[in-house]
Amino acid sequence: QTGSANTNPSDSADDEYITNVSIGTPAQVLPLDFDTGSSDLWVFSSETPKSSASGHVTYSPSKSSTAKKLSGASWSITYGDHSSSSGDVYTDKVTVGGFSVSSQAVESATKVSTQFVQDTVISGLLGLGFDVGNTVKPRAQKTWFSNAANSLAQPLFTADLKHQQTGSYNFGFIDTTLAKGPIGYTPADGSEGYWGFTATGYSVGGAKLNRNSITGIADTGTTLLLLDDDVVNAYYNNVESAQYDDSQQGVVFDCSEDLPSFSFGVGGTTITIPGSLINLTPVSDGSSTCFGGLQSSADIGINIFGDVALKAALVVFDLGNERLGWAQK
Ligand SMILES: Cc1c(C=O)c(-c2nnc3c4c(C[n+]5cc6c(C)n(C)c(C)c6c(Cl)n5)n(C)c(C)c4cnn23)c(C)n1C
Repeated sequence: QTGSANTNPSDSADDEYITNVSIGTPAQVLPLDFDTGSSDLWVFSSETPKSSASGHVTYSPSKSSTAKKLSGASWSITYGDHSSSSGDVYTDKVTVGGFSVSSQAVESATKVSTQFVQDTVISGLLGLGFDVGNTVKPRAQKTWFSNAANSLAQPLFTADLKHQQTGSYNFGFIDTTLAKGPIGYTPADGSEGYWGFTATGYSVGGAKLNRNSITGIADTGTTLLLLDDDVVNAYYNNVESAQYDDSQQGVVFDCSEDLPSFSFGVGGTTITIPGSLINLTPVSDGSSTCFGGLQSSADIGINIFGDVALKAALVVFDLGNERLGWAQK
């Protein structure tokens, strides 16, 4: 068995990607942000304060004949941008891309932070990280993919995110026609809940890869490519007008600049992010100053290959073999 779901950028900056998920009986369809950097499936619901839920599609367990309260269970999560949410837990049927898990933990939000209140295009997140990262207490719950894995043709999924176009999350199979180059595989470290891996080197503007390895995570829930300062500086030293903008909290440059590409080695292959994907978006509507898609990870303590990097590749999240595959698109 397999599943295949389309995913769409939420706005002109590809800030996040929206995938529709069916929950309950009859199906309640909610737009969720699939996040390989976390392991909770949580939703805006009938239990979310009305003022916070305004403008959001919500899940009502009372309207689902297959919903069951997970008695005594609660959850609470904080993300890298300091957004947060918390609540209680139901189990219900959850279908993604035509594949159903009959008893999935659906975490219902009784509290959501401002960022989520304002982000009305999504009704929650579907975590695709490792189960060890799930926040439900007293007993951690499995992710949708973890519950699905044993019934899928293969215990893996792929992410094919695109710039301003419809992409896909495929479950249980690899559609190699989505890639231009071979798939390079490298071990994945799931001990922290993330999909951790090591890139063997990097280069700017098509130069030969160096041998400076970069250890980080493949995170569909993070917009940017966040790397060490020495890498960020090596890149922006090639961009005439690049400068750090305090108010924007990042490197900005003239939107007219022809940005160099950024490449990294992984699993014996090379992934090249075209400069156009690193010219993310004007700092404000109509501005001729643009914000960089590559920014520093210095304050975070972990390197994050977010959507800016993932958009250049077909990425295979292979749970069965605890490995990550990357192929140039
Ligand atoms: C350590 C870390 C991150 C780790 O993940 C991270 C980050 N980066 N994108 C996102 C997130 C997103 C994606 N996301 C990013 C957005 C940006 C940059 N902007 C301007 C808007 C309007 C966004 C929306 Cl609606 N959505 N979402 C939905 C959530 C819950 C995120 C949590 N953190 N996050 C940041 C900024 N930092 C410092």
